[in-house]
Amino acid sequence: MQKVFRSCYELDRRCYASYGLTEDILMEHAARGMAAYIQEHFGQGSSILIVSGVGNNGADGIVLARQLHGEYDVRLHIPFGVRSEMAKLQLERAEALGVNIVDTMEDADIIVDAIFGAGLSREIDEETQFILHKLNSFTGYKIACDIPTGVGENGCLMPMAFNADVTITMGAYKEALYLDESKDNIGKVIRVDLGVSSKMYETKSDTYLLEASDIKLPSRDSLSTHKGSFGHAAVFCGEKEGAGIIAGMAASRFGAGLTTLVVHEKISPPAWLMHSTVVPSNASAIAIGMGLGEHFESEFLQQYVIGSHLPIVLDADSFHHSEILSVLEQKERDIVITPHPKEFAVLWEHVTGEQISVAQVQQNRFEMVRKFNSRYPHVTLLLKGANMLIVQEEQLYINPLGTSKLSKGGSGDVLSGLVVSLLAQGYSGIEAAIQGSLALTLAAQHYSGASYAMLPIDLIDALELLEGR
Ligand SMILES: NC(=O)C1=CN([C@@H]2O[C@H](COP(=O)(O)OP(=O)(O)OC[C@H]3O[C@@H](n4cnc5c(N)ncnc54)[C@H](OP(=O)(O)O)[C@@H]3O)[C@@H](O)[C@H]2O)[C@@H](O)CC1
Ligand SMILES: Nc1ncnc2c1ncn2[C@@H]1O[C@H](COP(=O)(O)OP(=O)(O)O)[C@@H](O)[C@H]1O
Repeated sequence: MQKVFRSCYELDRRCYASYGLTEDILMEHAARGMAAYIQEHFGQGSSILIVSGVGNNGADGIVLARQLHGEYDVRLHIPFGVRSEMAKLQLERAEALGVNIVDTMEDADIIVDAIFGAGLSREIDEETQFILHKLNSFTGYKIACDIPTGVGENGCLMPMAFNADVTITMGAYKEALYLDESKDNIGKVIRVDLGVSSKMYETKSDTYLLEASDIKLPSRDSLSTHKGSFGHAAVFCGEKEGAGIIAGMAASRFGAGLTTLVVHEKISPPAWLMHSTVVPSNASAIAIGMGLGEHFESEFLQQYVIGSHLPIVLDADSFHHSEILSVLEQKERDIVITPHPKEFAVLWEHVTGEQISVAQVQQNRFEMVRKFNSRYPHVTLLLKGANMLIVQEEQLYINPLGTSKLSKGGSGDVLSGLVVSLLAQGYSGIEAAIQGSLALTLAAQHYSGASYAMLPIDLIDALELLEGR
């Protein structure tokens, strides 16, 4: 798990004030990080086009050009001149060394975007858009310095943005790298240290980036167990019964000792799942909403869902159901809610009366989940998407490990099943959401078939391949 920050300017200032470092030292390390990546992945003599902007992002690019000059075929393009003091100083040094400064942009083995970084404060102009368009059309491997040009400070995309294969980010991970809409532009993210270790560079943060190594799989270490040792997941199966069945299968595969589908009428679930028209008396967690429709009457919901004390997952149709949503007010209960952006918009209107569009949710994902959390701090919210956001009690976790293989009906049902399974096994709401989302995304990574072909059952099968603590 890594810390994530909204901005690094304060962290840079701390390096100067507390550790006696200078901008020059930080910049040398920023460029060194990019150079090391290039040296590791590309042979000497490869051609590199570096496009540098007016500020310190551009200065990073100029330092990179200096560091690689002589070993690589470096071409430095500075379309708007330099403005920051550091950029001017770095340009003098690069010129003294004889770095090849070019007036035109030609394709190269490696294309480095150092036009704007953290200082991009307004829409880019047409000339910059033209440059980005041209850079994107090149075939070379694309590296963004700190953050791709055209990805705004809040992570939103401008009309044109650099399309990086890898973003090499300076000092610490930033929130702006994890908005869904810019995931394709940002590519892989690599962080480099700026002259001190990340432990010394970073301060406190309430936002974390989840990593594959954070997975903690349900434990079966003890030998003296029986099925009752691993909880009993009760999964409501509604009008579209397939959704509940998928969730039930995932719950059972992820370790729940017993799984019962709570049904309205007889269905044909897989042989190893039980079904019942009531929530079993020894159930230890409930999941409701997947394919629910209008199946269950108010009295039934009052008795088994709203009046229950059991940990609960609310998904899908729950967000259209004001009676079920009254659960959100229950502070003594572990509650995990798993809306996708459209469901979040519905939920938001329900809790605030304020209408928002899906686009507004997506452009303000961090802000929206934090706003929700300030109203319902005890509820664990998992906002689905290309980067899942999980929040409870002001602690926010980002899961960037998902893939577009998951973009298919049923993936979310698997997720609900994983979360209810963990709740049933005694995990807290926040742990169940974190571990359930990690398991979903890592299972998807394990699937080796064509990216378009994955089915929920493939995800469920891949659960047996996960390795972890
Ligand atoms: N300690 C450090 O400083 C370290 C910094 N590091 C590196 O520096 C980067 C941050 O540098 P930075 O703050 O100079 O910002 P940067 O992204 O170069 O752009 C600012 C310039 O762009 C301008 N501008 C903004 N928007 C514009 C627009 N739409 N269209 C046109 N112009 C626009 C803005 O102009 P102004 O708004 O002032 O008019 C200003 O002149 C950071 O990402 C990292 O790479 C690392 O080396 C580590 C140490
Ligand atoms: N492009 C993607 N990248 C990463 N994860 C994705 C992507 N598309 C979908 N997902 C994940 O797949 C799941 C889909 O859930 P949902 O849309 O609710 O499906 P369902 O049809 O099962 O209700 C979510 O967990 C979401 O985060």
